[in-house]
Amino acid sequence: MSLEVKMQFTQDENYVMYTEKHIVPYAKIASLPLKILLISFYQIFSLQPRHSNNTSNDSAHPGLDNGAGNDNADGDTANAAHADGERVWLVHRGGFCAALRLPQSSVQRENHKVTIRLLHNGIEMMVDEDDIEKQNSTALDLVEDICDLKQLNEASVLHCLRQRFASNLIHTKAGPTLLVVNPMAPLSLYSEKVVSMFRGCKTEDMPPHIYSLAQTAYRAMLETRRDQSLIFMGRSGSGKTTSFKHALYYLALAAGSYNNFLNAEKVNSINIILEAFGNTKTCLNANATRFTQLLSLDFDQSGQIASASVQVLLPERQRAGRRQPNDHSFHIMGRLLAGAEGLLQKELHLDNISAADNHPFVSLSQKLEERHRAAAEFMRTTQALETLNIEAKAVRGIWSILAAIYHLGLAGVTRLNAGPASRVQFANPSAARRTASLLGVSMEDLTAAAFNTASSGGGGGTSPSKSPNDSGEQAWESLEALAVGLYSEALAAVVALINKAICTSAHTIASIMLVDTPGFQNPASCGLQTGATLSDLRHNYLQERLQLLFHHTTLVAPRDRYAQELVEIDTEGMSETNPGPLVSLIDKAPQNHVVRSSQRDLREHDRRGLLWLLDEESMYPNCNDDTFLERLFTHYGDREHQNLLRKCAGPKQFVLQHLQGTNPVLYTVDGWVRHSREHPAIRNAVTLLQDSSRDEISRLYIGSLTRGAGGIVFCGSIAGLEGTQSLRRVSSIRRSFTSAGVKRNSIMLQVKFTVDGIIDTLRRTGTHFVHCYMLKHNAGQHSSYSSSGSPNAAALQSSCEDMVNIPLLRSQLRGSQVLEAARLHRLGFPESVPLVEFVRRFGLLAAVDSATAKDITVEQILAANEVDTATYRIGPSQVSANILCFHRVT
Ligand SMILES: Nc1ncnc2c1ncn2[C@@H]1O[C@H](COP(=O)(O)OP(=O)(O)OP(=O)(O)O)[C@@H](O)[C@H]1O
Repeated sequence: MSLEVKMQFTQDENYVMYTEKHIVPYAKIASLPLKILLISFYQIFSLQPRHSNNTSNDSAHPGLDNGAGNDNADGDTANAAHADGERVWLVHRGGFCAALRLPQSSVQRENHKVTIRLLHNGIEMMVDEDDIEKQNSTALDLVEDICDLKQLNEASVLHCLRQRFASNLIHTKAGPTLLVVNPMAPLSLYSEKVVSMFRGCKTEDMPPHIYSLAQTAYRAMLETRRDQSLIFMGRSGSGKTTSFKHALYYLALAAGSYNNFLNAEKVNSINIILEAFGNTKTCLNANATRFTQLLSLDFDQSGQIASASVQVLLPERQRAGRRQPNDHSFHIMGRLLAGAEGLLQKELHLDNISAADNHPFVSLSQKLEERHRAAAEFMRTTQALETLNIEAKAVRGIWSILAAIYHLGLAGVTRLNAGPASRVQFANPSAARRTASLLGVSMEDLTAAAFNTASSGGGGGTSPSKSPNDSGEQAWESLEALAVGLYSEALAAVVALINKAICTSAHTIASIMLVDTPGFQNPASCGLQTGATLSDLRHNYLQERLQLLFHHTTLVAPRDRYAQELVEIDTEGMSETNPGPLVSLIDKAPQNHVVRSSQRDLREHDRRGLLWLLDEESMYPNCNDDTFLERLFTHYGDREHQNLLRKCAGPKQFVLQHLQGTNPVLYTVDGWVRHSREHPAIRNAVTLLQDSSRDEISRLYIGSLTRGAGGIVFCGSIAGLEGTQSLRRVSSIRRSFTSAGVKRNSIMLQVKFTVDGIIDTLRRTGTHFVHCYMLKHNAGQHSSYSSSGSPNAAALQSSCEDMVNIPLLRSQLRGSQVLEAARLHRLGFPESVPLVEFVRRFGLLAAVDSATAKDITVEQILAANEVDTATYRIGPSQVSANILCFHRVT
């Protein structure tokens, strides 16, 4: 039997072509014959069989260049060399261009100058040595793994990504990390047929693809029985959700599920429903995700999916409230208004909706074509709910709540009388009556919940607020909070219904978690000068924490392991950035209880992060956005932090230098302190729904469907805490919701603790990172393209600048720290096996018989198989193997 599986990506319409002999399904691995054991040994340690042409090298890192520059021309470099000089990239602000490095005089050498000739126009110029980077041979233009680039420098990686994109190869490996560029066009890279090609394959046999990463995670989960996670990172519109969906589709199809309870159709339905309720249109993405999703697939002994669950965390609930003129509500609101027809339309009182787009909470498209599309999407959502066998009655309950939000917005607020006798009430009583009837509550209860938060308790009605201080604005805030609360509860119910449909009590051994988050937000990148909001800050904070996790996993942890295992690696010249300081500026917990500090006596341990400052400001009377900003600069306005936080000329504005300074974001502090407090009317929504006289609504909220045991779930902050199997395993998320911040109703601390919970959960898993990049600022707006032909072929003809915004791609590459991680990966010994495990697995290869196998040492096994000593290190507890083991010479 041969294990040889060759996959080639071609540029034809099929993209994938296999020349395979045999694929060994994983299930058979347990009973593999010795030959296969040998092959896996050779693959781990890159051993060439005894008489191969392996050229051993005493150096631990033969032939590798970390990109810092090496003047020795060897075979490959010679390939890249030109008769007149060496091929280099001239790196400049707008990108990079090809040039020839001409012979250097001694004076130039002393001054660190070089003369180059630009290839496109023949101009010769003298530039700083630092402005050029070595080129690779053109044979490496489409290399699948950037670790295989001989010159691993920034310009070469950018060139490689661009060349691959032009050939419709949007996936590239960076060691174990996957890079995906948003192709801004539908490619036929994903299908059942392609899934079948990846199923059962080993990592080293697969080309870069989101399916291959999912397959790697699946295989690792089966081999180690350790939970795995797929983490999607990148800017808003870079393609995270799209890749997330493809990975999920792959796992559902490739692994299969017990009794086919979670097939591709159901997975698709889950995505449709969650996108409808949690996505919206923004200037960066026509289908932007506005919640963090943790989808867990739980596998049984046989490797099939036996249960699944979804947790929805940190939804951008404010989007269900009042909106700015160009803001959009969650998709489902507009879709329901456009798509409800017949009896449902009548029942929800949606038969007479106004065409004007001036609703305070819901955005309505003025274009007929868009309304038709919204109606079609509504149909798709109802079909998806049917596919998951969600009860029609429960669905009617959800639609009623959403319609009630619409009518609540129409009901509006008005102020009666002036002076001490003034009071607020619904401006449009008939709309308010429709709201009450849809929610199954009395007008008195609705009014109390909307305007007099203290007395809403389900029971008797109270009159509208008569507080003399009650301004119209405060009444609107209260009404808005009720709408936000209702929407959060509807979302929680939907997630609970999905979980009910996919969660089983079957025994499972390990899980794969897929994490999708709202991408990094920078409104300036789509030309908006208004500044980023508090919601944007929350999303950006989560991206920073994920980046810190990546930094720790790929750069810190390997070095710690090398130190522990006494493995020496030469990291000289490898610069490294660290997301830690900015994360700390945002979330550093206070170490004592000094609340106010002057600049002079403020010491490091007195500093607390931005989220804590906001939390404190929201608790004290007379605090507002100005006092918050003042404190922020008291804590971080010094020279030490000026590379992280900058003041702005505009009022109430500041800039955070996100992602190691590669993505500065201008924030406008408008209503931040107010929004850091939980408005009591948000909680009134729960009470109203629980007390509803309409069975289809009240049964969604009574009992265990959406409330966790003990009812401690913070309203709408997390959905899916029904106690699924995977959640029981990942107790950190549950803990984060019983923490002090949640009990204090502090929205900012809740953000911090929720993100802590997510990171803690992921840290315990085997992590697989996907960095998604966008090649143009408007990449997320490309939702429909002609799928005929080869969409990116144009890239080959048009100028690079037109197709790929190199400075944009470069800042994403730098911000993601992928280059640093790739350099360390190929320089070090990334694969490791505990000594005992090694002997257990490979002892037979050196032992004369099975009796001696258990006494054999690691050294004996390696020596008996003539392993090049440069490719491994034996530490006190592990054998570490060099990346050269996997290096494929191109
Ligand atoms: N692999 C892909 N193939 C085809 N189109 C893609 C791909 N990735 C992204 N796109 C296009 O880009 C759009 C935006 O992608 P997506 O919604 O996945 O971005 P995102 O990173 O999840 O953004 P956000 O963080 O705002 O949710 C998609 O609607 C789709 O049109």
